[in-house]
Amino acid sequence: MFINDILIDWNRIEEDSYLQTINAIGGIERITLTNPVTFFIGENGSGKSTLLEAVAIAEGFNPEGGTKNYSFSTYDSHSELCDATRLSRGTIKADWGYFLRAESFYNVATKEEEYSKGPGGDPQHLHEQSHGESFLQMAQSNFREKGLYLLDEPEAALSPQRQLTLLIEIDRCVKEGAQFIIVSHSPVLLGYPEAQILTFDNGPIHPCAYEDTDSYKITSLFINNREQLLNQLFRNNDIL
Ligand SMILES: Nc1ncnc2c1ncn2[C@@H]1O[C@H](COP(=O)(O)OP(=O)(O)OP(=O)(O)O)[C@@H](O)[C@H]1O
Repeated sequence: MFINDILIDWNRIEEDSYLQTINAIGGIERITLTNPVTFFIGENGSGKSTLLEAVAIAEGFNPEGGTKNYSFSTYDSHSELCDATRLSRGTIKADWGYFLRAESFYNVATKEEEYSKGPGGDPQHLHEQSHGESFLQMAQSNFREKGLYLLDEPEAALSPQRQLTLLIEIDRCVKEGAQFIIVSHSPVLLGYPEAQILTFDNGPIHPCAYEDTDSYKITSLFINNREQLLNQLFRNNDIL
């Protein structure tokens, strides 16, 4: 494990900051990571990306994504949580890492192409591929053993089949000593065996079993009772 704990110093955050009102993280001082793969799950707006971004910046990544060598910025939007976050690290330092966010992927792909055309680079043509193809290629070419990877909703670009491919890539790297922290709503990705799943729903961030995640429960309810569920949903509009 390269990161064991995420530590937040709330004295460094203004009392009237919106961060104090995010139920999952407001006032939380320590989040312990127990497994090589940790998932952040929870409703839209529950604070997952905010925390992942703070971890990424504390680790030295560019807020928009990429490797630690990426220094571009198209929009400065990171929160003050970044300045208040420290990481408690393991004894071994990650010799490589990547921060991949679905929302700023286009800008990172542009930079990746630019950097790859430099001296000694392997020219990439990410913009000549589909969103999912280029996203997966970027992951495959940047995932290495003994790396630290922070992924924000990687499923956004990927078909279910390619999500399985991503799981294979994750597993390959974990077996070689990599660590992943992944924000996800995908019942496919969340199914990775032995993952630590931390939910941002229903109060302070806490562990959750795979079968108790909304992603799993709602997807299985939908698949197993589609007609009944939709009939009720369209009639009552309040089943969920
Ligand atoms: N600059 C800001 N000012 C005020 N509130 C903000 C700001 N940035 C984010 N928020 C709020 O912080 C909360 C957490 O946002 P965040 O993007 O971390 O959610 P999330 O769990 O990643 O959601 P999603 O699953 O939709 O990506 C949201 O309610 C959001 O509206």
